[in-house]
Amino acid sequence: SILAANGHGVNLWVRDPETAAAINLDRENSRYLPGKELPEGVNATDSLEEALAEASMVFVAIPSKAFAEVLEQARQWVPDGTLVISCTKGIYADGFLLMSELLHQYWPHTRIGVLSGPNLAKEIVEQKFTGTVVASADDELCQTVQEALSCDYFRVYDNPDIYGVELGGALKNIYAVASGMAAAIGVGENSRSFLITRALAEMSRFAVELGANPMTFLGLSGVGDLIATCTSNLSRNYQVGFQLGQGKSLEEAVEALGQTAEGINTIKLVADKAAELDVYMPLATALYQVVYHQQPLEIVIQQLMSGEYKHDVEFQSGSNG
Ligand SMILES: NC(=O)C1=CN([C@@H]2O[C@H](COP(=O)(O)OP(=O)(O)OC[C@H]3O[C@@H](n4cnc5c(N)ncnc54)[C@H](O)[C@@H]3O)[C@@H](O)[C@H]2O)C=CC1
Ligand SMILES: O=C(CO)COP(=O)(O)O
Repeated sequence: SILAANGHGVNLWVRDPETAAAINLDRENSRYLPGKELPEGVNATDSLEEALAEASMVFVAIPSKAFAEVLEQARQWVPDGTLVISCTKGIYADGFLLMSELLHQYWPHTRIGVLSGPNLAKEIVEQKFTGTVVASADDELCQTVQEALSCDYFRVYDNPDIYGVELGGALKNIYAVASGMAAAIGVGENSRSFLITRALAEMSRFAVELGANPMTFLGLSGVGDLIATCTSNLSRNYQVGFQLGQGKSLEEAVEALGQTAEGINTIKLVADKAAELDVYMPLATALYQVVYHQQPLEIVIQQLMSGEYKHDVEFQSGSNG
């Protein structure tokens, strides 16, 4: 919507031809954003060739599970040197890969960046003020995306730390699930800010172990998106957590949502990776026990509250771990 409103011709690829026709006719995507008008400049199509062949910039927002499969199908229609920006906030299980890494693997002939920040879709389409981050080592790509997407309600910042920005977007989903769960059992406001702050500590600790810059986590794609998704019931990850906290099974909670909640897979992938790398991630590990091994929430909370003493702030001189 923003690209079209900024005067760009936009092709939106959707799999189902009926949905494409309905979007073009009604200017609305009735399943995902009912009642929200899509600008005239958005042309929906079920043809990858039509969507991609003439594109100078491609924004990929396929759920992480299907990302690689769609890149493979689409490869032949993507011209050399196309700017490709991943908007997906997840991790690909096979090899623990981020989407930019899949892009390097499947579309090595393109220029790659990622977009991440506090960007709940429903608020963006309602034109509520927010900001985002475009991350890439390619300065020119960042500048092009800033120019293409900035408007009076959307500010676009840049960051060369692509891995940190992308990890921020993927990891915060874990804590949004935890925060939804905490809300369902009626914890207080102190508890919520305690959870969010310790979440930030452990997600940056994990990301640094994987080579990201801890400072990235102070930005919009780190703390910004963490706050948005841990405090809003517009977040699907938060919603799934809320349902789990109310006693629903994982299957029931995911089915009730009927949309993507990346955090559910990310919890497992990150808990396993943290164990493999020996990174201290008590919240992610505890959540994994609750969600995948039916550990009672009260017991897990008690264990978290009685863990060994730790420093408040890491990554400063004289304190570690
Ligand atoms: N919805 C939001 O507020 C935001 C979502 N994201 C990220 O964007 C990614 C996608 O999320 P949403 O669009 O919200 O998910 P969604 O579940 O609402 O929709 C995903 C879209 O991908 C399509 N899709 C699903 N499987 C597919 C496949 N195998 N091949 C092709 N298309 C397929 C669906 O039909 C749907 O159109 C996620 O990684 C999410 O974290 C990022 C920022 C905001
Ligand atoms: O990443 C998002 C907002 O920035 C969307 O969060 P959910 O996927 O939890 O809805």
